[in-house]
Amino acid sequence: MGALHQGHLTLVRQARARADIVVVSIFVNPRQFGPNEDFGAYPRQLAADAALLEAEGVDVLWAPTPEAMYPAGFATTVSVAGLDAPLCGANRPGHFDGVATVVCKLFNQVRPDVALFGEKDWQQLAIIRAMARDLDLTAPHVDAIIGVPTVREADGLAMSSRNRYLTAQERTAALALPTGIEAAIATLREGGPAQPALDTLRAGLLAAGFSRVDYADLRDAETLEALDALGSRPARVLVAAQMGKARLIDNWPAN
Ligand SMILES: Nc1ncnc2c1ncn2[C@@H]1O[C@H](COP(=O)(O)OP(=O)(O)OP(=O)(O)O)[C@@H](O)[C@H]1O
Ligand SMILES: CC(C)(CO)[C@@H](O)C(=O)[O-]
Ligand code: BAL
Repeated sequence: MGALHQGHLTLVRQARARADIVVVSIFVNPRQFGPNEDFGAYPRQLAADAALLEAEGVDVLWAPTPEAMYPAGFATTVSVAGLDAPLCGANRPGHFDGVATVVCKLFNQVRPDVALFGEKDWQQLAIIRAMARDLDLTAPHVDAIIGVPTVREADGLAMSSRNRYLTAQERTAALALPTGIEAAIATLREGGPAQPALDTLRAGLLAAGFSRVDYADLRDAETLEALDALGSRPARVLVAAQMGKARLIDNWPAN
């Protein structure tokens, strides 16, 4: 969605290493924002982004207008049932329908052999993988949807275009998000039920100045089912919480 940072540029560099031709899309997609969300305020800096992408050797910048993407009469929605229900799906109704619909369109417009997405948006990545498989958007038996590990600031906060909404004080306080997740995982690894560790995480975020914690969950990394404790299957701690004007998300492998 633009307002590029090193997280985005890491995706670009990994694409550059894998592909002969790299296409980057920049589109602030109205259909994935709720009525009271930040569609209007979302940072837009297309000329500066284009210069950064040119310096990275990107071949094509695809930056359609909303009217080109959704002409009058546009009537189709792509919905990935199940994976879209918990976590951000529960707090942002319709969000993942908006994401799946636009990513389906982007895939059909660009026809990529591989596509890279950040692990910061873990649920989004799971939904895009499922959609690509279900709708035959990528070649069968090819791992075409590539997840890129979250790129962080030096102190550990996940890079995000929304970090620029934070005041200096909020930016410092936001560090409770990665440190709280890390501490919760250390506790989870001692064994025992997950809920006390997640309750401590939630309380720590509120104490640090987050005004709302949408979720702080331990979930199966693939199915996103809620877990009562760490088991043998890969699991992640996932959090979404509001700091000032920024709804921040983060997640971390728990085992
Ligand atoms: N810190 C990061 N590390 C790795 N990938 C990232 C990071 N931040 C974003 N991405 C990925 O970049 C792609 C574009 O994301 P998007 O434009 O929504 O950026 P964003 O910084 O996550 O924005 P916002 O936080 O405002 O939603 C997505 O695949 C997203 O997962
Ligand atoms: C996947 C995506 C491009 C859909 O608009 C967006 O949600 C993003 O940038 O993460
Ligand atoms: N990076 C996810 C897109 C969104 O929050 O709308």
